[in-house]
Formats: sequence, structure tokens, C-alpha cells
Amino acid sequence: GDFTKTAGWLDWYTGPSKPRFQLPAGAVDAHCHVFGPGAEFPYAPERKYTPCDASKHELFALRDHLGFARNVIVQATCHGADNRAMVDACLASGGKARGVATVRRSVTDEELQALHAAGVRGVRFNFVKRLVDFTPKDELMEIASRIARLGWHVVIYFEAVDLPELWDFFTSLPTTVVVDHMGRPDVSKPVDGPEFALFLKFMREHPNVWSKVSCPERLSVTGPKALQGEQAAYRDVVPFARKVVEEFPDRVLWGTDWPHPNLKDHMPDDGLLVDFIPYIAPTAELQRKLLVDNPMRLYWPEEV
Ligand SMILES: O=C(O)/C=C(\C=C(/O)C(=O)O)C(=O)O
Repeated sequence: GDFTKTAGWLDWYTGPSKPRFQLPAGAVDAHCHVFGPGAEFPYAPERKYTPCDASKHELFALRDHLGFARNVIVQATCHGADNRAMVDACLASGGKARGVATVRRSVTDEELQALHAAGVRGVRFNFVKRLVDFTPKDELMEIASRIARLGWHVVIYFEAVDLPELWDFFTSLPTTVVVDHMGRPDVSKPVDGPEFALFLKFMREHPNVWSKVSCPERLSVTGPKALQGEQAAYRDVVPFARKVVEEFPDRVLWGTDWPHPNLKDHMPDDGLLVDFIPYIAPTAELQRKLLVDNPMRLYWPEEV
């Protein structure tokens, strides 16, 4: 396959800083990926980008460097419905990683059982048009019904402008639903404006809906530069993420999103991303729920 990087696709940040923020014991990086290595785990022919290789070894080294105890490894679109790289990393983690897979309606019950045995606890439905082609809703609902019987949840990735048209489908899903990156709000709009209000309504009216308050680097207009003094990096994202954490403290997750696919203008220092957490979860209790209690309840319920 073609292992060259797509134009402008940045490699992840080499030598991330040590976070100043001390993660609580047992913290979970609840959104990250492994890519390839392409020679062993080829990228999907239908992919819309070709990443650089990003192995389980580098992921686990980052986990230890930042102070996380566990990972949730999410299938990315560059591997399509070929979950082998993610499964390989889960199996190599010694029980410290769970997975979220991508499956098609053709997946067999035996394949689902094998994914469960490897530590998979959810499937991912991606609606971001630059990443995937359209999948019929009846196929997705069929998959959701099948995996619900395994006790799995559905992770959804979509852009805020598409929430209205996806609303009926999302609110019909028969499982816990976890939204990636708050549904990508436009943070140049007011946090109390109608666009973000629709997302908050989605969570308010549907207690089965959770959200990751991750990826400020994807959403921010002000960027990674912090103002003098106490201002956070990606300060324009803080009001949005903090609102979700404070209103739904038991239904939020956080992740690095390493190795940060498809970022073009800058590559975040993962240590800096961890230092963003206290700005959006300002108390020790909120931090413990966000980083330990919530991901453990969802991914390692047998240990809670
Ligand atoms: O990694 C992310 O969560 C975000 C992106 C990519 C994917 O999720 C993917 O390829 O599956 C993106 O916004 O490009």
C-alpha cells in the first residue's frame, strides 16, 4: 500500500512535554488510535487519508510518559472495518486497553465475539464527510441493535451542522451513545448560542448520551498559544468543554486523540493537552469522574 503521508499531514509531536497537571491514579486516555504499521496492518483501500505509522509501542510509551494507566483505542477511518491493528494493540496491553471497532453489517457473530474477547466494547459510526462515504441508516441501526445485545455502546463522530438531520437517528439508537469531541462545535460562536444549545439539548433530553470533551486543537481558533499568566492554550474551547463537564459530570470522557490524524496547521504537544484538563474540569472530583470513574464504568465495569 501507499505509506507516504498525505500532503501536509503532520507527524505526531516527538518529545511531548511532561504535564504540569498530575493525572489522578488510574486515569484513562479514552480516545486514541494506532495506525499500522502499514507493512503488517495495511491501510484500507477506501481510506480518505494515509497516515504515518503510529504503533502500539509508541502509544503505550506516551501513556506512561503522560501518567495514564489505561487506553481506549478507537478504530480510525484509515483502517476502515479492518480492526486488526487496534485488536493487536488491545491484546498486547495486558488488560490496560479496551477498543472501539468499525464493523459492517456482514460482520459475523463469531467475529463480534472475538472482538469482545480482545477487549472491544463499542462500535464507531463516523459521519464526517471528509473521512467517510455515506452508510445507509438501516445498516447502522442493524449493527447498533446487534452490538447492544453484547452490552456495547456506539461512538458517533459528526460535525455540529449535521446534528439536526442526524437527530432522529441518534435519538433512536438502543444503547449508550458517546459523542466524539462534543460534536465539533463552532467555538467562534457564542457558547450560549443556538448551535451549542442544540447539542446540550441532545445530552439533556437523552441520559444515554455521553460526550468526549477532547480535541481542543481541532476546534480552537485562538490556537495553542496561551496568553500571559493563567490563560489556557486553546482558550476559546474552554467554555464549551467546561459547560459539558459541569452539567454532565457523570457522562464525560477525555482523550489525547494521539496520533492526531489530519492536523495541518500545528501538531499539539500531548503534555500541553493534558494541562488543558484542569481548565475544563476545575475540581479534583470532576477530574476523577472525567478521567477515572466514567471511563472505568463504561469500559471496565467488571472492575468497578
Ligand atoms: O481522530 C479523530 O478523532 C479525528 C479525526 C479522524 C478520525 O476520527 C478517523 O480517521 O477515524 C479527524 O477529525 O480527522
